[in-house]
Amino acid sequence: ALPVHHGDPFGHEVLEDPAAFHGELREAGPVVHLARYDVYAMARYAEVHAALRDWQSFESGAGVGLSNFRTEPPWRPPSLLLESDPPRHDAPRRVLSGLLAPRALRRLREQWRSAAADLVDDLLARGPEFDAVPALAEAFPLRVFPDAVGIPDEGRENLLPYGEFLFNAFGPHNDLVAAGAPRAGDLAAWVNAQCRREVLAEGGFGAQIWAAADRGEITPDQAPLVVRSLLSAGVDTTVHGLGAVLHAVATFPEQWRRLREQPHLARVAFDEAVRWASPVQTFFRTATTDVRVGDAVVPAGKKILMFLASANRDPGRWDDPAAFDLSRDPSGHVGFGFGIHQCVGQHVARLEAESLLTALAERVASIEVAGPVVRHHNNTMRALGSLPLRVRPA
Ligand code: HEM
Ligand SMILES: O=C(O)c1ccc(C2CC2)cc1
Repeated sequence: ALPVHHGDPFGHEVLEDPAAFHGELREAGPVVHLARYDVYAMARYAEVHAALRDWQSFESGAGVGLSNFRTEPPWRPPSLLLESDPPRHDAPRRVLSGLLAPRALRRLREQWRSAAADLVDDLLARGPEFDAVPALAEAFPLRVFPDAVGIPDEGRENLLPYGEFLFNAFGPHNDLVAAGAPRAGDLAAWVNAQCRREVLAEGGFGAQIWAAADRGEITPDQAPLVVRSLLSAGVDTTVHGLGAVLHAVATFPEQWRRLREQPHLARVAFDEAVRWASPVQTFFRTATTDVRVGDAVVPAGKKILMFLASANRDPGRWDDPAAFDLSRDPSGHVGFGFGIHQCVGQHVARLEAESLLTALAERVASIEVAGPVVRHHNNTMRALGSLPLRVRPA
């Protein structure tokens, strides 16, 4: 009763444009055996949402990539959040939830708003045409987030390549992983060195994590790994999230007009962009028992591949799913996951997006795509390599 698909979700054809593949999986059934990798795919909203909620049947502790940590050694020590289940997951999660809560971020609002204003002013002074990927999507997170964590200036250019390799490493050992493998050890060593107490600036998220260890909320051994989680999850994701919302407003100019008329829509715009593009496309879980899904059974120990991007465009859950529409209520999207592992940094991401979109909405009357939009392939991320834009100043 289990449908099978022989396609490759990590091949360049699907990575370039996954919509058709997602549609075939949704139509095939609630769960589909991907013969190429011997994993079980869920592509419908209902099953993805249910699997994300059911952490007991679908665990993270064996890794959230194709590799099963129970049978092969992970390339880096497992994350205490992403790659852990309760009870080990609980204390690190509680610490980050507190540090990254909306009220804890209020102190950053003003400085991030003015950083965004300066970045946009400098950019527009250089002319109406630019590539938004380096100029905005990469530049803004790198201008505000490493400082918020409190890492030194030296070596920050390692952050994006580290994340690029990390997100590729959740997939199979294909050409994308092979291309990054030579630098992986050095990048991981540099990231680990940024998690040491003595290099982290006072008042930053990193120092606050060490202070939580001093209070006994986590152990001193856990502190550097929790800092590592921020450096792993907190950069490439927002780069591709900002790329997605800029791509969306340039592709749907009537939505940009709405945003300019109603600037409070900036937060909804970002969540609708995260649903529309799903910067994090997929994640795995591992079945802890023989798990019944529909009238099929996923055998214990098998990996389940959850297609977040497909769930976020499931016509059974969303009207006109391919439209970027600010009149839609995007809440319930699974672009930040759901359940106990739901993105603990989502409020940081939203504040970055609100800061940048507000600065742009005040200064730019219209935005249009001014050249070929080039995708950047990654085993896990939906990413743009280039987004040429032309803007008309307000
Ligand atoms: C657009 C930006 C972002 C997207 C799309 C995103 C997406 C996600 C998703 C889908 C998960 C769930 C993973 C799973 O269920 O296995 C997650 C978890 C996580 N995210 Fe985000 N994220 C973003 C930004 C951030 C930022 C800025 C930070 C840090 C400041 C962050 C830190 C984390 C951490 C630590 C986890 C693991 C939580 C846990 O396992 O309890 N993320 N994120
Ligand atoms: O804890 C980590 O290292 C971690 C790495 C990557 C992510 C992706 C989902 C955003 C989340 C957490």
